Amino acid sequence: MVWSSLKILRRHTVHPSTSGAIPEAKSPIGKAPYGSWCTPEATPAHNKLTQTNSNVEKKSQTKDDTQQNQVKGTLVQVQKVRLFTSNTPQEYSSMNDITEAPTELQDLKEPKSRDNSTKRSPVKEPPPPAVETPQSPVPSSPSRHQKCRGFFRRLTLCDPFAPIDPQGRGYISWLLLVTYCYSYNAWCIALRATFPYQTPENTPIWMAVDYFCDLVYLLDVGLVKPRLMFLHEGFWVNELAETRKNYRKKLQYKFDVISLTPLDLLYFYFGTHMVILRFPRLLKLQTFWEFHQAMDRVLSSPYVVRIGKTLFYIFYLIHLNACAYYAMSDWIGLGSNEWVYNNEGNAYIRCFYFATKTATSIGKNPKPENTEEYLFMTAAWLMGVFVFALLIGQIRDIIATATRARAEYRKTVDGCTRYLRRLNMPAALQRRVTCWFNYTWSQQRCFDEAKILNSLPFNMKRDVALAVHMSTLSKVQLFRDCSDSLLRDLVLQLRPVSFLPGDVVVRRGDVGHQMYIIKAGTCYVMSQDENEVLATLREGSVFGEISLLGIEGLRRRTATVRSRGYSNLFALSRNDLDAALKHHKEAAQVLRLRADQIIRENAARQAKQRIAHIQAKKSASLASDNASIAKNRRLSSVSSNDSSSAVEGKRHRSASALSKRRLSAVSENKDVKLPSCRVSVVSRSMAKTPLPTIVLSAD
Ligand SMILES: Nc1ncnc2c1ncn2[C@@H]1O[C@@H]2COP(=O)(O)O[C@H]2[C@H]1O
Repeated sequence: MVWSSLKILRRHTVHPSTSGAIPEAKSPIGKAPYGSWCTPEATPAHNKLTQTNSNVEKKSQTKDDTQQNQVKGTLVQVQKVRLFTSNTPQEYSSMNDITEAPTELQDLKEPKSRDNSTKRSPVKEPPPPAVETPQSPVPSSPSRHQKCRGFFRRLTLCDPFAPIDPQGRGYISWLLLVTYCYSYNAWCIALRATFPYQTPENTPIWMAVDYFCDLVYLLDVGLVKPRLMFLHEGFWVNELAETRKNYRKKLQYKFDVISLTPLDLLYFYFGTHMVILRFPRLLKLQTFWEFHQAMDRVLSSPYVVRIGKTLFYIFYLIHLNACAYYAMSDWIGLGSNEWVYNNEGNAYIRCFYFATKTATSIGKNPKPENTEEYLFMTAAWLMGVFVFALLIGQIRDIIATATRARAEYRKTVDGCTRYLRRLNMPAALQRRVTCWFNYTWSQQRCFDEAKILNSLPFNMKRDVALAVHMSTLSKVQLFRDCSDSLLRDLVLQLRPVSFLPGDVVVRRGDVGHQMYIIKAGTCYVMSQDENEVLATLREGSVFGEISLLGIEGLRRRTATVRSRGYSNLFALSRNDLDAALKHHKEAAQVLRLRADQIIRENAARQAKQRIAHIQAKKSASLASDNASIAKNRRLSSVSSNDSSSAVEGKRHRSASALSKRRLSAVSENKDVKLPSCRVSVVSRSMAKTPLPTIVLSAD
């Protein structure tokens, strides 16, 4: 089964570079990079997992399920093929020029149907057709292993028959080299043409660097640019004849060719000091822009590149101004008047200082003395007023754009805090609100994700959302048990919400409007009296669904759920859930079964509690009965003691009367016949009296 799955995947290879070979495997829970477009590993079909953190979700699986999951797991492992490798495809020449790829996520069910055909001919199989994707190949950060391979693949730039990925690292590195060469030409041609920095001694060094740059230009125009893949109607064209034709059609090609005009041959006539003959090299400005555009796309902080480019323009203009000032001073005569450069100190630094001063300030500059000097100063000031103001304004805009999100966040927080203060809300509540804002910002860096995604086309928006939330959604049992399309249908409806420690997410008895999926954090399902934790729900757990399912008698929340610490949840509204369940009956079934299980568990628990309660009551009443019986007995024994003591007293009195009578008889010398006496000791235990009693009984 596993073997056949592997074979299926060979048919589903998505990048020409991987065709015919089993692509490398990745971790099943590949967290998609946030900054990149959706890749196949970030899609639900490729993230079928077999584990859950929730203690509520079913643990037992049938044997068939396990086998199925194993196969799916293998598929997941093998389908981790990067759509957007930054590397040059190896087998392009043998492939279709324009190849098509699905923009949608590959469903696992599709390969299953093809599985039959592969079973029929398991040994010999024609190589699978290569499929290429039309998406923007923004490279996501490669693993260490990929980085090593990337280094070697960068060498494919040297392969004259391999097409080049315009978004690949290799090409961007090449653009960096060309940009260096361009910048060298831009700065040094003007510098050497005006300042006396090129001397006969150092001319060979200057020329060596010049011709190295020319070689880079030549390679760029002759070898690299003609092999650059391009998008045609959404598909990458990689055939060399086509890519060459495409480059030659562009205006950039014309400028690139003109930039290589070998005017330096005139050195033989004018001499090597005529560096200005190299000025055509400055026409390769498009490559300079292209490099910055590529960096803008690739870097996570593009405004750094934008500011860098604007600063380059500013310094370059001052540099040109400095060169012009020196050239003019030289032409008028160094130190010949107050305005010109006086030939003291470092010429370039002095002139650069003068140019900066004139470009950024008006007044307090050396007064021009002749017409040329007046013209120069006027031009310098105008440049300062218009060009510099423009460039500095541009920098301000870039910084404002970069910090706009934070500024808006601050505005929202301040507005809300002001509102609460005006309403005289308790300080604790205000603190909670501020805390929520801080936490949400630290987690999401925005308050409304949907607003950001709304600028994208629907499918792309969905793929981005899937990629961003895949690590959580792949843990949700519901999505694993149901078809992949359920996740695709629901992913855009999920609204991220945050809760603070101890917050009530749903309260028992309330009407339910939303169900929740835990993205991060822990929630407790509380017992009726909120003294006991019935269940602990963790990442990937679903709750709050019972009251949304419309089960008779269970239309209100069956339990209170609290957030343990900070928690990030996805909320799904009743309407969205209903709409999804209408088309996914199996999902409704899964939810009902789960609800049924929870309801039964809760009922069993409640019944147990009730029985325990009744038993406790019974035993308590039994104990009180016993106590009252014992009390009664004691009381009765005490009363019997009283009566016996009365008898005793009587007997005692009669005895004493008898003895009195005998004594008086004795004293009167009368003969008295005493009755015979029987003396017995009544034990304490028998009589239940505190002291042993002597009972005298007259026979
Ligand atoms: N014993 C339990 N174990 C796990 N989750 C529960 C339990 N009882 C209730 N819940 C969840 O808590 C939610 C409260 O709101 P609902 O009744 O809509 O849906 C409920 C279930 O999702």
